[in-house]
Amino acid sequence: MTDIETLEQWHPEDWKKATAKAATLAQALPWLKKYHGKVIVIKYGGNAMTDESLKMAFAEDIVFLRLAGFKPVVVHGGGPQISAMLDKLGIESEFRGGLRVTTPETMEVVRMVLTGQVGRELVGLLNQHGDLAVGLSGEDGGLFTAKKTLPVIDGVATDIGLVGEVVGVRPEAVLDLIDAGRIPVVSTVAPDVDGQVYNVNADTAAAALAVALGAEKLLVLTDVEGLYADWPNSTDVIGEISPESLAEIIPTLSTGMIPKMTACLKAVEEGVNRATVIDGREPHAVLLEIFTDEGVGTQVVPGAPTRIRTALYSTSVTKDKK
Ligand SMILES: Nc1ncnc2c1ncn2[C@@H]1O[C@H](COP(=O)(O)OP(=O)(O)O)[C@@H](O)[C@H]1O
Ligand SMILES: CC(=O)N[C@@H](CCC(=O)OP(=O)(O)O)C(=O)O
Repeated sequence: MTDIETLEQWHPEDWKKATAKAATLAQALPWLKKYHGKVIVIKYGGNAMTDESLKMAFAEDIVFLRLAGFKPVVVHGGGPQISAMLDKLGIESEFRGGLRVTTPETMEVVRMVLTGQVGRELVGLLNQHGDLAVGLSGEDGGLFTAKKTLPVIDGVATDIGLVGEVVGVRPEAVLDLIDAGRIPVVSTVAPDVDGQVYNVNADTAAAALAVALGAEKLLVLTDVEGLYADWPNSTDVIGEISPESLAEIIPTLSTGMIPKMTACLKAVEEGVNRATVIDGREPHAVLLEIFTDEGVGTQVVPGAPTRIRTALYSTSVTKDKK
């Protein structure tokens, strides 16, 4: 008994923090049980990707989910990044009904930025935590088949160029990656049956993939607290809404919220249990949504009454970006 050393005693504050951490971890148990082995499709919008520390926090959340036994699949957007590149190249672009009017020249830039830039960067960030992420696009392994879409704008079916909707999903390539323990990171360009590549809104593609994978949940990160009840006049957020009530208000929505809420509606109508729009400007927004009861953002849930809450934080409602 000659080698006995006295260990340093916990500092009371450190002890308090350590016990609080243990309590937080223990509280996560119901959600760990609920989502263990379940597929969660997370759509990461370009507008929530502007800040480096937020991107790193997002990557940590996704790796955390994977290591906790969930099966996260990331579908990313990149609208602002595409716009920045188009600006740099002096190519004009406009949005109609929340979708980018896409010429063949614009399409080249969309493909280059989504698959070659935004997707690569996300894979890089995720892989700082252990080489789990693999990037692919709708062109890989026949993942998506697209068809030209003619969105109804002001009551008229309108040709906006090479913009597609997903008409077929072959999820095998994504399932192979999930089965191998990987985190698939999907960019949303997609060919039609003749090989013509289309620009597909990332919300739309995420919903189609969530349905095809039989996902438990579709989580959509954007740059607002959720769906505002009376945008842009107030910051009251719709906390919960049923698919039926959402279908009624979609025609009154504007800009990027049209494809986003249409995607959530489609996902829930076609079998995903819940689709939630959350604020990607909040660090660790994904963990916050998944591991709390109170609920954040706007949840589309079958049978839910419409519930409205005041905004959590008083950001001003920004004007139309599209
Ligand atoms: N009712 C609404 N509630 C919230 N945001 C709305 C609403 N109507 C329009 N918007 C706009 O939609 C934007 C989100 O869509 P979008 O710009 O496509 O985001 P992302 O790049 O994340 O897909 C918001 O930043 C806001 O400007
Ligand atoms: C047809 C269409 O509008 N496609 C989008 C694709 C990227 C996207 O959806 O990005 P966000 O999720 O960041 O909005 C675009 O060109 O901007």
